[in-house]
Formats: sequence, structure tokens, C-alpha cells
Amino acid sequence: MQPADIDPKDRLIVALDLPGVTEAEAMIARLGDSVSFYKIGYQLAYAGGLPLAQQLAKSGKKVFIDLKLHDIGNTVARGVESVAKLGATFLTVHAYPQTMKAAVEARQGSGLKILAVTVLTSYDDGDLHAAGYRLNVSDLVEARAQQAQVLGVDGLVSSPEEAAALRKIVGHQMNLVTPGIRPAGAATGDQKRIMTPARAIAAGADYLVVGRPVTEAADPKAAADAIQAEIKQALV
Ligand SMILES: O=c1ccn([C@@H]2O[C@H](COP(=O)(O)O)[C@@H](O)[C@H]2O)c(=O)[nH]1
Repeated sequence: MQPADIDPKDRLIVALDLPGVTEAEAMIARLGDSVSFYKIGYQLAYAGGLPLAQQLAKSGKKVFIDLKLHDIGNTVARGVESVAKLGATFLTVHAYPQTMKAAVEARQGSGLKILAVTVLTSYDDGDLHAAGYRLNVSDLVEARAQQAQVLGVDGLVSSPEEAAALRKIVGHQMNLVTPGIRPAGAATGDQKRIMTPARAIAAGADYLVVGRPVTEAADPKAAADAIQAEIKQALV
């Protein structure tokens, strides 16, 4: 999907990193029409969140299943087939060639798009070196993006810091989905490669993933509305 075709409201993806379905449903009710796209990751998925994903998709919301699959090809493929039945829009896999190839083949014929996680936004160069990599963050993100593109992956997850360089590499053929979003003054937490919503959109991100700055705000709906307004302003 070309950036111009994306409904501005869908560009904000709220991460439902919450302990259970009850808490998630309460958050969705509070956010109401302010949010049209939700992400379900480890915490909620492992606490009964996958039926909620299916329910959300049926109710007209968009759903991103962020399970960052990485296993032998057959296991990845069977997992992708199961997730495709939920009606989700996005599913993440780690950006390893075997994993991406299996996921892309398994999603054929479904509406599911595969996103490759390049380098986690909580990592900096020191973290990569500690994990045994010789490349720095930007070089590894770009190398993985090129591999993902060749393998037919639908989109990339990276920090917004890499969005402009990735756009030059993949053009508009792949969705750029960026966590590591922090409105001005928000707590960074464990994120190391961050940008504000406006700067991320200006850098070329298609979708912004935001968790704690919304879900831990005193008024989550007001926090989401402020981010939506910042996104719309940056798109003008
Ligand atoms: O590189 C990555 C990949 C995924 N995430 C996920 O995004 C949200 C961010 O939440 P915040 O509370 O806004 O930090 C979270 O669910 C992560 O699992 C990421 O942060 N970085």
C-alpha cells in the first residue's frame, strides 16, 4: 500500500501491552474512535489475547500480531497459517532469511502482511556488539532490509532513525513500521532509538507503534488524540 493510500488515523498503532483481556477491553473502550489499529504482543497474546485479536478484526479494527516469529521454516510457516486465520493485518518475524522466506510463502492467499523486525529499537551499537554482531545498527538494519525486499517481505520494523535511509532502499514497495516513538517529554523507558511522532512521519515512517505513552497516560484517549493530531500535522 502506497503511503498516500493509508488512512491517517490507521498510522497510529497502539500496543496493548496489558496483563489480560479485561484490561485490554477497558483500554479499547476508553480509546474509542481515537484508535483504529491495535498491536497485540507477548504479554496479551500469552494471556488469552488471540481471540480478542479475532474479535477486534471482526469489529472493523485493524490488528497487528507482534509475536516476532523465529524458528525452523516449517514451524514458522504453520504459525503464519494459524495467525492468518485471525484476520490480522500484520505479523512480525525476525529478519533472518529462512524465517522470512517461510513466512512469505505461508501467507500467500491470505490478507496477512509479514513485517520483518530488523534491529530491535531497544538496541544500540554496543548491544549489538555484545550480542556478537560486527555490524553497527544502521548497517545491520539496511542489510536486513535488502534481504527482506529480495524475499518479498511486505514491510519492515525499525526505529524511525533508520526510516529515511530505508525509504531510499525499498522505495514505497514496503511498509515502514516504527516503534520507538516518544512524544516530546515522554519517558524513554527501555527504548534507545527514538523519535517524536512528527519527526518519524517526516522521516518516512508509514505507521507509528506507541505503547506506554498512551496506555500509561493519565488520560489515554487525550494522549492518543494528541499523537493523531501530530501525525496529521506532519502529513500536511
Ligand atoms: O524493535 C521493536 C519491535 C517491537 N517493539 C514493540 O513496540 C512496542 C513499543 O512500546 P512502547 O511502550 O511505546 O515502548 C512494544 O510492544 C514492543 O514490543 C519495539 O518497541 N521495538
